Amino acid sequence: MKYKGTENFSHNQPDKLGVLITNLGTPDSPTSSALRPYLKQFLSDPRVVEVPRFIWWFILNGVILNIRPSRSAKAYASVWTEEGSPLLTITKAQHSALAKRCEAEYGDDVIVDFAMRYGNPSIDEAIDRLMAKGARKVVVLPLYPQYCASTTASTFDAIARDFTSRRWIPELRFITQYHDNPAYIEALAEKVRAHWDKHGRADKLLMSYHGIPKRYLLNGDPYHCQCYKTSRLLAEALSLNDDDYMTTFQSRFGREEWLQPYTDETMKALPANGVTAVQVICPGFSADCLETIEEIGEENREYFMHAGGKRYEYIEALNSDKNHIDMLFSLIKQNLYGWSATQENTERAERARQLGAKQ
Ligand SMILES: C=CC1=C(C)c2cc3[nH]c(cc4nc(cc5[nH]c(cc1n2)c(C)c5CCC(=O)O)C(CCC(=O)O)=C4C)c(C)c3C=C
Ligand SMILES: [Fe+2]
Ligand SMILES: [Fe+2]
Repeated sequence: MKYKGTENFSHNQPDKLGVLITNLGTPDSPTSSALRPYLKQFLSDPRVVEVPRFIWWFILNGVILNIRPSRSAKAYASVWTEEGSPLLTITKAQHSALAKRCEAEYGDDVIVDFAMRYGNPSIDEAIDRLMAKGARKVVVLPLYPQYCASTTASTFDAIARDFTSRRWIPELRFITQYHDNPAYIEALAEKVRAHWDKHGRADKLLMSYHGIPKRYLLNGDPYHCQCYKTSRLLAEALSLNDDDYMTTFQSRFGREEWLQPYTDETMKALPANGVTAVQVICPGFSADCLETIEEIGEENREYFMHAGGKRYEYIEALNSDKNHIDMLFSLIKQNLYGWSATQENTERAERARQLGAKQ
């Protein structure tokens, strides 16, 4: 069968609305053997690595997949918890909180599911589940506040690819970014204020975002601008002066130039410039993960302290904080606007009644 249908489809099945939240993905376990397929899927995505395919195939299969899995496995092992990968655990908590909020607002008209772009649970499986439950209209919310082709557009590719093999595709609303959403900025500001209430202020607030190759910015990706706008709005919400904060980019991969300033080099340079107390927040990460817990929480702390820093504090991601869930729920609500499963089911029942009356 070329196109997937809905198994055991019942023509009386009531229409539902679907919400699919997604994040990047994570390996199934912190081992080399689990890292290999995860990294292979991730790094084979042309949205992530924009290098001619035949050249990249040799680099990826000949070099990277022989070195990186064991190195990354060690890093993952240092953040792994009893429940598993932090990114997956937090995404599950976000999903269950949002499902509760939707149930309270919409009853069983709205089904909320979640998926990962790479690894498990996959986007295809999540769409299968939504279709099987009768979702005819779907809002997709990738949990990336700033648009980037490597993350946001790649998620769209995966959804679109899934649809190419589906018989009955649903109506789709795809949220591409929320980097300047006032409730998102306020949730971040609240997080910083709560941290200040507990620990006091530092010399500087560093806002560190995942980097991308500079070439992507030069080719028109709006990610860099959106990161800077988030930083500016957060600084305004906190009444910070220009000297009180800084935007940096982390998680460099490969040899080409990435967005600057680099987080690690900044950490190594700040103490010599008289900044010995820093607080770091990562506004682009909606959930704590390897890149925040290990890279910011541990690796960069070491660089800073080694260079003469005295105080280093990482401010956690918004995760499943109430402010974050409220903000995401209102974004979902806005995007469900005008779609009503109940209204459509009522209209359909009415049409069926009229047809029955005519016969
Ligand atoms: C190779 C290029 C990469 C680009 C471009 C890239 C962009 C990008 N990534 C995130 C968010 C996350 N990345 C994470 C891990 C991660 N990222 C890369 C590479 C690129 N990312 C790799 C190889 C890895 C795996 C870990 C490693 O081996 O270093 C994660 C964490 C996942 C987890 O399981 O915890 C996140 C989240 C964004 C937002 C982004 C572009 C804006
Ligand atoms: Fe990444
Ligand atoms: Fe990293």
